Amino acid sequence: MDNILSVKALKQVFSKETAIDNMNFEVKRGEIFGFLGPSGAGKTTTIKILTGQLHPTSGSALLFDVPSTKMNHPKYLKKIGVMTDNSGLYSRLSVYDNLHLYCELYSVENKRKRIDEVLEMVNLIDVKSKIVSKLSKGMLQRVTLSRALLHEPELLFLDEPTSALDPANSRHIHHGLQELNRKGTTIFLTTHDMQEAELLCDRVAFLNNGKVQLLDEPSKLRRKYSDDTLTVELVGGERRILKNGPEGAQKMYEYMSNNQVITMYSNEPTLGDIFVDVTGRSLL
Ligand SMILES: Nc1ncnc2c1ncn2[C@@H]1O[C@H](COP(=O)(O)OP(=O)(O)OP(=O)(O)O)[C@@H](O)[C@H]1O
Repeated sequence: MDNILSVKALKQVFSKETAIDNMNFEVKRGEIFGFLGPSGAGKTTTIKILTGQLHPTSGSALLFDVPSTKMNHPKYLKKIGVMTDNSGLYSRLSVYDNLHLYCELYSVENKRKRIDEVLEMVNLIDVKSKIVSKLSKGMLQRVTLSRALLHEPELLFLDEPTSALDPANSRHIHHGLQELNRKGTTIFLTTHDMQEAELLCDRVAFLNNGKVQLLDEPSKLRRKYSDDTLTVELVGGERRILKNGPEGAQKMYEYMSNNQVITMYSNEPTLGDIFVDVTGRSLL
């Protein structure tokens, strides 16, 4: 798989504060890449640099082999979609009119059909005629997402796309993003939500104090940081922790032979546990 995005020695200093510090990573074409970190870790700043909204203090980011600083050129703008907190929607216009304006800006063909498609994807077809200022926070977040999808970008940047959504709408969006990714869109996603990251991401980067501290596939990270044990719950409620190996197997054999086992489960750490282990900080 080739790289759609490549970040080298990236640094961003705001007055005296270093928000991004010697950051290096690559995103492969076709993957969902999770960028995980607590508040203030530098996620939004990174997205701003990658999408050409901010020029870095030093270092470089290449998207499609082109420097990020050129991303606001119309030729490249069409290749990327960006969804951040800052909705940029016209509050006095309807959802449809907002999306239509954006379609014109990006020369989207079959505008009506495409607007319906993206609104279906975010479960908002019913509020098409509603004025944006009358939308709830979660609805606004979903309209912002639908707008980022309108022109079918190759690379989609999503800054905490489900932070204001209820579980049902989050699920709907997750399915939509998986479908989009299956059709070939590369997704760069920031989130605090470890379940979202586990569900969606092919690889995740852990960001702390402006640096990538760990980067790998979620399943590989869980295995690497596993203590190789499982917990067995026995009749009577007692719990035993068994280590992988002959001794653990012997114990398990005894429990099972005596019909003592109610349930058992792996003690693999979650991504949240691993983050705390590696950075000494919680993600929230
Ligand atoms: N324009 C700015 N001027 C000065 N400092 C800034 C500016 N933008 C961001 N920062 C600082 O850079 C650091 C990283 O901020 P950033 O918004 O990238 O974090 P984040 O990981 O996106 O956080 P959150 O999850 O809360 O959105 C923070 O300490 C923030 O205060």
